[in-house]
Amino acid sequence: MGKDVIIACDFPNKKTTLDFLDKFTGRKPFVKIGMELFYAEGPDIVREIKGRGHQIFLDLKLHDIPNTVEKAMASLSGLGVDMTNVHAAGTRDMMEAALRGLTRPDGSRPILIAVTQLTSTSQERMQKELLIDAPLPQVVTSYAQNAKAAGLDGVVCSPLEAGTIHESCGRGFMTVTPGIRFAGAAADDQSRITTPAKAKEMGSDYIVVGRPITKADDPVAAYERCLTEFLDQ
Ligand SMILES: O=C(O)c1cc(=O)[nH]c(=O)n1[C@@H]1O[C@H](COP(=O)(O)O)[C@@H](O)[C@H]1O
Repeated sequence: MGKDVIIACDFPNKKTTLDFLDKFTGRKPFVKIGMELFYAEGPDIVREIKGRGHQIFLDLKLHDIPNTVEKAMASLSGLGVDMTNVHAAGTRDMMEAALRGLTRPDGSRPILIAVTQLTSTSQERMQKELLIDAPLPQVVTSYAQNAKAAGLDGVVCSPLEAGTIHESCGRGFMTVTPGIRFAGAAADDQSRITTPAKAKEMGSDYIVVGRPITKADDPVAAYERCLTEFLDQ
């Protein structure tokens, strides 16, 4: 797995998604399938997009008791996705259970990463609403260390935290970073954001980009701008 741009296909149904992907003639971007699309279309949408040759990050952010997460991951393990996730706040026993559930009988499994603090969460809200007093980068790093101890491959975090996480968990521990906006663009509901160029500087392994591409007048050009800024391509 190398560095790449992952497009968040946050669409309501299969038709809109496939029409969108058809715009990328001859290219097969790495795509993320999240709750909106998966809940609407079920596992078939994963098979369909995989069959078209895309790598897939299935983003369902599991967070439940260990037994439930283990069984849910076992159900997902046969889908052929390349990457999937849980919430680190489920604690280490839940993450270990997720890993067990995801591992196929032959020992293979998709990449498993843990969401630290959502990129829509600010320091202020975390403190006031979640009653977590430590500085946000420290919380995120501590969750990352916990995910690493559980045997996971990396975390979802803001690019702003990627450097600190690599320092503490090692360069090989993956940082998958949403919260990406082009310079000067609206943050929408995101809080901890930066540009693809800055994400590169800060050491992100993968950037996850939704609306800046999906809502662009020219999504292919917006995707190419991400590749240029993040990968020098
Ligand atoms: O796990 C994720 O992918 C995720 C974690 C997180 O902390 N923040 C976050 O925005 N995401 C996802 O990344 C995508 C970001 O979308 P945009 O804000 O439209 O670029 C959405 O599909 C979110 O569900």
